[in-house]
Amino acid sequence: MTSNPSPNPNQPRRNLTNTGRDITESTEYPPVATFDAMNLKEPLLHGIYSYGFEKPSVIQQKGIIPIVKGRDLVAQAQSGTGKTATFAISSLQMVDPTKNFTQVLILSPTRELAMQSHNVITQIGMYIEGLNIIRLVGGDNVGDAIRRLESHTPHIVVGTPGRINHMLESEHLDISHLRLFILDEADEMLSLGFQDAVLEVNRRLSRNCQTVLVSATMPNEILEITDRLLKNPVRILVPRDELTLDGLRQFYVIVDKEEHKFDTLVDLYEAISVSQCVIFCNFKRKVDFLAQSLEDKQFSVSTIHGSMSQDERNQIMKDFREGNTRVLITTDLLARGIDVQQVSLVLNYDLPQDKENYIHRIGRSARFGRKGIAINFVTQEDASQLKEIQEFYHTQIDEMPENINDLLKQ
Ligand SMILES: Nc1ncnc2c1ncn2[C@@H]1O[C@H](COP(=O)(O)OP(=O)(O)OP(=O)(O)O)[C@@H](O)[C@H]1O
Repeated sequence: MTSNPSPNPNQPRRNLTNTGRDITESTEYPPVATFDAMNLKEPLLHGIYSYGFEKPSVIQQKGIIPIVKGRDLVAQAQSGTGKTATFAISSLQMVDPTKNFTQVLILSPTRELAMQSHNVITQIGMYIEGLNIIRLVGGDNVGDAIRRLESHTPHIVVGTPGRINHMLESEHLDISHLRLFILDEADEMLSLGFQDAVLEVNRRLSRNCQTVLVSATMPNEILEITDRLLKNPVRILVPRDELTLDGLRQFYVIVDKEEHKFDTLVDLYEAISVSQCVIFCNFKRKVDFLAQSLEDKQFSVSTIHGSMSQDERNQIMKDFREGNTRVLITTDLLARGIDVQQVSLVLNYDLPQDKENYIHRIGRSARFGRKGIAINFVTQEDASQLKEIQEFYHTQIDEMPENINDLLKQ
């Protein structure tokens, strides 16, 4: 088991927002150092230990109790530090399977992430008798989803906003008695692309429903609008300069121009196939183009992006999770939340278009205290953007050394 990844669990954090409001971390609930001391129900505790967890991570020590005690919560913690289990354990503790209505709804921005969270919560909750957990995600067969909803009312629903709203509108799902509403990757869910769909769900909640917002990044403009969604929330915050992970080394490679990226990647190929690696491009067609170019050189790669069929996406994720494939080329579809512990290298073939996704992308490696490496390809035009990222997060990105292969083998 790895050590607890985040420093100073007792230290309150401050965050000065755009309007100069000083939003500070709450100190009402002291961290609880063991799962035993959290007063959780026995079958849940059994599930946690069977899942392999021995001790709660910092965000779990701080975040589970306020939720269970009925508070709204903003839970920010570095990537890969156990936020999923924070909301999974809280949900499982709060749900009462003897009551026949939907009590918890978890929304995620991508199908892959919703499926992953559904798996985690199902496994940790496996000893709780009579519990019905369902996933409702785009791409799954609608008829099957309706049949499952009609045969059992789910106690916990994990899904993506489009499919959830579809089931709400058709009245196959009723969240009027919901007790807990969780927005995973909350800053993404409250950004323009998703905001309307999320507010549509939110509109159906009763006044008594608790809301929990979870993410590694909480930009100030999002923190400010949380007041509209949350009632006197407990806040767990991380200052920007503590967001990058200690076990993650970041490098850049200067490529004079776009056309040189491919040759640089080919030179690096031995290194990137040493372990599992995710390569990020900014566009789907570039993902396909890059994969084709690598395959033409007899390199083995897999790809995933939003224009592929869901069956194909599911198979690609399964193969990657099981280690059958090692190099996965993708878009920001996989930037957030995806947890594959063996990923030790993230390569930004293109720098991400927003600063938040830089943190999320590189956080696909160095999960839960493991070591990882991020490599950024930087053209002349990108140089200022890389500098901005370094300054924004007060982090160091070094020129990639010659011995990168050795670093990856460590
Ligand atoms: N208490 C624990 N003990 C051991 N391992 C844990 C514990 N909590 C979480 N983990 C493991 O740590 C890994 C990362 O957890 P998780 O995916 O919840 O991170 P996260 O904070 O949600 O990350 P992201 O910001 O990328 O979404 C997972 O493989 C999970 O099983």
